[in-house]
Amino acid sequence: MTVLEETTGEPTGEPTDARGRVAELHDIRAQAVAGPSEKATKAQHAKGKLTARERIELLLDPGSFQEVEQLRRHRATGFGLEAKKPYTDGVITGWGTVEGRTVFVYAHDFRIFGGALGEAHATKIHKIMDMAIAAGAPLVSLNDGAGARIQEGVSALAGYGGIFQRNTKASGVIPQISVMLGPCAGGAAYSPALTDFVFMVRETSQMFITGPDVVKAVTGEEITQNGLGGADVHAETSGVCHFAYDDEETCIAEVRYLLSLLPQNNRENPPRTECSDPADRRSDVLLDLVPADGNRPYDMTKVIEEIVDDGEYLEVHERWARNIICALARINGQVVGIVANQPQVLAGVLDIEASEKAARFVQMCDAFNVPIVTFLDVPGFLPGVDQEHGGIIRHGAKLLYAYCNATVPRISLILRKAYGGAYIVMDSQSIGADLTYAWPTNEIAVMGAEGAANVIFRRQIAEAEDPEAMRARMVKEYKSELMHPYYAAERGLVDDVIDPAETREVLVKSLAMLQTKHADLPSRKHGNPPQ
Ligand SMILES: CC(C)(COP(=O)(O)OP(=O)(O)OC[C@H]1O[C@@H](n2cnc3c(N)ncnc32)[C@H](O)[C@@H]1OP(=O)(O)O)[C@@H](O)C(=O)NCCC(=O)NCCSC(=O)CC(=O)O
Repeated sequence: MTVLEETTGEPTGEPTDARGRVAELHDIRAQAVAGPSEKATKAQHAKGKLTARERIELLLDPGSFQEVEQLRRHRATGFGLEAKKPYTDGVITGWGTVEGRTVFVYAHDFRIFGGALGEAHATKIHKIMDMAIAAGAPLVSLNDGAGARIQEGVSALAGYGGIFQRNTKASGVIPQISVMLGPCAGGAAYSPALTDFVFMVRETSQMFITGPDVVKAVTGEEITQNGLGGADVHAETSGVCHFAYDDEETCIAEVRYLLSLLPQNNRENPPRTECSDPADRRSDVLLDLVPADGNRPYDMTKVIEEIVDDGEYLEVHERWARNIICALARINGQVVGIVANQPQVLAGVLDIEASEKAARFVQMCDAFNVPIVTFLDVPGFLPGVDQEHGGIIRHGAKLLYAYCNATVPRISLILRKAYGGAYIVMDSQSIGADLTYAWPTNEIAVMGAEGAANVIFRRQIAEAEDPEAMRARMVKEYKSELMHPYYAAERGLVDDVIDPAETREVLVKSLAMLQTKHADLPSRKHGNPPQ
């Protein structure tokens, strides 16, 4: 049922004195702010969703919102559109502050044409995106829209093109955050994919290129909206969404937290805060958290918690490719991006998804001047036909490219295993890490001792009277020759072997020294990274 007729009243132009005109303005504004009807608002709430204005209130500092083009209306005709011309045209745009810093926002109003995007609606979004780029401030979109406004045909589609073009222009210039708060189909799903971070809410938000009905018609598969493109699917399986929450309030609060860790634009550093956690705090517990035996798993998040300020960090893509951790945290008040292997999931191996996840994160950190701290405990790339046929070479190269291309301060720390190509890829000194440290438990090598002995001593082992005894001897020999913790330090391939308990202090000093780092890449239009 339609609820828009109630908002189509034209201004009368009757009042002649200034006070009368101001009163009329307030009437019109009240109408625009109220939206189509009480019934439509109730319907929105009944779905467990907030209205666009309620969302903006949660996102921005109280009283800071300044709306732009509140009185905009579409000029489309046909399909009864002449009689449905609500103010805002179904999207609320403007700016405000988050913790005192300017943030631009647009929010679809699902109560108007299901939040679907028409020409005027799109032009409002274009304007606010241009303003955000010009002002050098983050852009947050609060998405709750049904895609292209069907009645407006190709004009609506062209409106999307303008958004995508601006998303791409803004990429790496201002942080762009997409918050998915309703069904987002077709065109409404592409723009978020171009932005830096995608947030979703379980049960109420979905993203798909084509909905369940089209899927059924084309492939015969039957699936629900949430099964096809709900928050859990995109947080765990597709990797389309970076953060998933149970309710809108928590989701929007976390958007504010993320913004507090990001700079306004690529010319600024992330905001520094006062830190009460001592810079030289020793962490003797690290020795208990990380077993010296390289085959024993442990939870790397505990290591991160122990080292960063107050144990606080924000994990990005927490539930996708869990064998690698990407997180934003502070060390002595300075924001850092942490990339760490997770030995308790797939032994912390690098596979296709882990490579993609970490590559995008490293790229984001580099774009927004976030120093990168890498914790290594990696047995290598995951072998297997699926991985090879899936293009592990191409995907692994994305991570390699991202690190090699990063000019922000880069510090790597080898906790235990660092084998083969995976060691090189994960910000080794040879690909440009500014500082590389290792714990005395490090095992840097081309591969594990067992594998190495099987290759280079194959003949001796095969010809031995007791092959198993020979294999054990060769493994021992390889370990003592090539895998002792000081092998890399003796060759200057790590800058120091440190006491794990002193990790935080070493990182604090290193980050302070690298604060003024400046590095230029050769002049070029842009690189040609593997895709
Ligand atoms: C988004 C929905 C799942 C929401 O379902 P709900 O049951 O919650 O709500 P609903 O169906 O009653 O819709 C609420 C109101 O929005 C209107 N409405 C919904 N979708 C619309 C659209 N795309 N254009 C114009 N109006 C639209 C409905 O007519 C209704 O109006 P009223 O309140 O007046 O009755 C569904 O509406 C839907 O599937 N819409 C079509 C989505 C779609 O195909 N979009 C085009 C994508 S193509 C695209 O974007 C380009 C591409 O990639 O190809």
